[in-house]
Amino acid sequence: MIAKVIVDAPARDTDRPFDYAVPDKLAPLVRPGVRAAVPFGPRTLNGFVLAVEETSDMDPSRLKPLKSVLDAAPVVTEELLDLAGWLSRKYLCPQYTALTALLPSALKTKTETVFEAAVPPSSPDVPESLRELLAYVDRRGRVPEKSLLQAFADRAELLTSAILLGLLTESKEVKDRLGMKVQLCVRPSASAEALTAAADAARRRAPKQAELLDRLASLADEGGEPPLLAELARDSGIGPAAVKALESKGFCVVEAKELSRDPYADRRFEASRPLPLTETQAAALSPIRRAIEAKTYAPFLLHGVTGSGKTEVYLQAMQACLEAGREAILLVPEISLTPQTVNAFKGRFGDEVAVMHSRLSAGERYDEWRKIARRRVKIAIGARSAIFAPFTNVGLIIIDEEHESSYKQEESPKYHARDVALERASRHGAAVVLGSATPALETYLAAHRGVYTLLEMPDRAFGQAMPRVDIVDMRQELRDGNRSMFSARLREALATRLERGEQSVLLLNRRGYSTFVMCRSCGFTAQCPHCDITLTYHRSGRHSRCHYCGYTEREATRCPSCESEHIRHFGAGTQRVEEELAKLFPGIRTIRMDVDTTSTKGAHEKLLADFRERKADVLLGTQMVAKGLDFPFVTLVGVISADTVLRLPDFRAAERTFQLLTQVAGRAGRHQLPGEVVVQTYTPEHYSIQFAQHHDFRGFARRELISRRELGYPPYCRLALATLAHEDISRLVTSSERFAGELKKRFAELRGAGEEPELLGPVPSPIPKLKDRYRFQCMVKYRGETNVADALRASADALSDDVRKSKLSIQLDVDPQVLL
Ligand SMILES: Nc1ncnc2c1ncn2[C@@H]1O[C@H](COP(=O)(O)OP(=O)(O)OP(=O)(O)O)[C@@H](O)[C@H]1O
Ligand SMILES: [Zn+2]
Ligand SMILES: [Zn+2]
Repeated sequence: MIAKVIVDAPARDTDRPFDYAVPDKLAPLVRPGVRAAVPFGPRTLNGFVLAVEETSDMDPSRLKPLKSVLDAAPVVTEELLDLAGWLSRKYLCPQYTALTALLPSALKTKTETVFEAAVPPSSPDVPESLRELLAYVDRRGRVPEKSLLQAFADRAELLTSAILLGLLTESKEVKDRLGMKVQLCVRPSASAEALTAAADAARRRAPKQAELLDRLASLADEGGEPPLLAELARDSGIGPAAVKALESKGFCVVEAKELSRDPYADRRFEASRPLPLTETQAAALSPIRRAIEAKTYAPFLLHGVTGSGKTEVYLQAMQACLEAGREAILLVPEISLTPQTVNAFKGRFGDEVAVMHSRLSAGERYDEWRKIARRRVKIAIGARSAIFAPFTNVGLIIIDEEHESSYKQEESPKYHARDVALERASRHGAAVVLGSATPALETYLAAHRGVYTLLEMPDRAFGQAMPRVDIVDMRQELRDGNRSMFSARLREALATRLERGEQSVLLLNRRGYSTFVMCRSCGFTAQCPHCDITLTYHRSGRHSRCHYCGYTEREATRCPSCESEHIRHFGAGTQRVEEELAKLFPGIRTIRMDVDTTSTKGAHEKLLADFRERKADVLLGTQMVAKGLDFPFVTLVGVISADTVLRLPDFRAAERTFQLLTQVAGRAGRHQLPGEVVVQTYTPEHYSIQFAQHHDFRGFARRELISRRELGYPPYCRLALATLAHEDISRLVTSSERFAGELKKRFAELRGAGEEPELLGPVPSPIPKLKDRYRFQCMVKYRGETNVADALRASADALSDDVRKSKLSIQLDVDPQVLL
């Protein structure tokens, strides 16, 4: 028997399956989707078993034997194995990299899994065929996966079924790194008869102890989860010391136990029932429901204005999916994965839901992943990577706020979750719902061309008016002598809110608007010596920091260039806005939400909860405050400056500006109280701001699509970006020229097949230097299905000598979202 293995040597020339001979005793364990250790040159590497075959094209006597198998049950499903191949081809990354992207990080570290019997071997739940296995585990208490694999190597299918039936519980060895939570629990260690006898003997003299012994006896008899020591002591009213005394008499053992870390376990969810749908919601839901029932691939764009009630449509679509006996995945942008969002789904579907997001510890994420892999849940909710939830019968994939750029992963594999969703759905015959108030223009155009079915919800759920949007020209403010960052209009609106006891949200787009240090005499600005990026000034630590590489500099008292003392920080960070607010409105209660105040675990959730409970008048923050929030008392939204996104060197700048303004405006007046929005800008005439003022997505899309077509940008063509980097600029220039030459040669060959791709560059990247390396880029514009991927890959391969020998790096990005 031969195993085809993708090994952990993710380089171009090793990016293919290698054949290994499977020793007889490992044969039953080796299945597609398990990880294995294999000899590779002088080393032993981990790898994924892709396939198992009878014969090899290689000379069998020259095949090396596979060393060991690392998983008792496959960690990658057959469908996901295949999807990894697709990821690797589409996004030009090694297959090993694609495969590891499918797994939670806890599985990537080298910790060992330990098994315990979940039920006594004699339990009626245990099929005859599994009794021996269960007895084996039960006798030993905790069995490391490795020993179990050895003992049952020839009967691996038993192991797998025991795991899938939930007869064995898996846990990772207790390691701090995984943030494991351990508590002491009590397990009976004598027979039920012996314990009852002891209880009877103690009943007179020590009734509490007797009660405890009774409880242990019934545990020994019926099995069940061993109770926590603390709990037991509390219930029976005797101290932990007394429990320990019982232990010394051999009645029980007190042992450390890893808690199943359900991060939401200690939270209560308000149960929610399906709401009667509005007519519009019902009209949107019914084709989705039909597609789920028909088990056919069907992509939808749900274009509903802010506050139109998309969430309820998602909820009822999921309901339909569960009723059809199928599984559902919901993707939400990381920063919208708030308790409010989770509550909405947990409240409706309770234990059917697993939630995965980056604020969980690695161990918690692993637990949630395992619930999915073991079919304990039917719904997965999470940020981007939840698209890889290892379900096997997916009926519905929902992507909320589908326009969000965070759905694109910026490191390899540089996949876009939307494309992965469509690909997975087509394999499962599932419905895909792309939901947004401001769909990406790619998505919108596809819906207009009939590639996706367009579902529209043009009004708010109870017909509330969209908030009024005022645009304030900040140039005029300056002319009128107002040098503050608050216009008269915004100040007045804030004052009104304070009077009425209503709440406000203030958006400060940090990008490009943060504080920086500048010399007023000579114009010198502090730059990062490694990245050529303006340093951001941090008032609290009195230092400046580079946001790309972390380089830090003390606050200067003299200009390093002209020695003038007039060097000081400029611009506004959230801290400065907060200070100015406090000056304007003494006693104002502000919650500031930005990377600094949300870096600790749970901080983000706490701040939002405080604001919801009206412990503050103003929620001030970066993009984090723009999305998804639904607070009934927010009646004012202020945008400090709408221009910052507009000035990014990116063809999507107008689209991003429109999206951001529309989304943040959508936070106001969602309930009974009407809302109002004040947008401050230095370019009030720009169409993205004008259309946002009138909540006119269609108008914006029409205008923007015309210019995209004229300038030749997506969605009228596709882009691929190659970024080359090297510390030596002259070598970089030479390599970039060579790379471009290779590309042109291959594009010329494509000419016959269709339209020839267009090559822009090589030119310095918008960020020309990063972490001491210079950067050049080649941008490729092409249409349709032209096979640009192969040409890019082959051209990069042609330079592989430079990559190996001279530390040149070549990054390929298909359908890039960030052009820096
Ligand atoms: N059928 C319904 N009956 C009663 N209330 C509803 C109904 N549908 C939605 N709502 C309420 O309307 C409000 C807005 O709904 P929701 O948050 O789903 O909007 P949304 O479309 O997701 O908006 P956004 O794009 O801004 O996130 C919520 O408070 C929700 O509870
Ligand atoms: Zn100076
Ligand atoms: Zn830097």
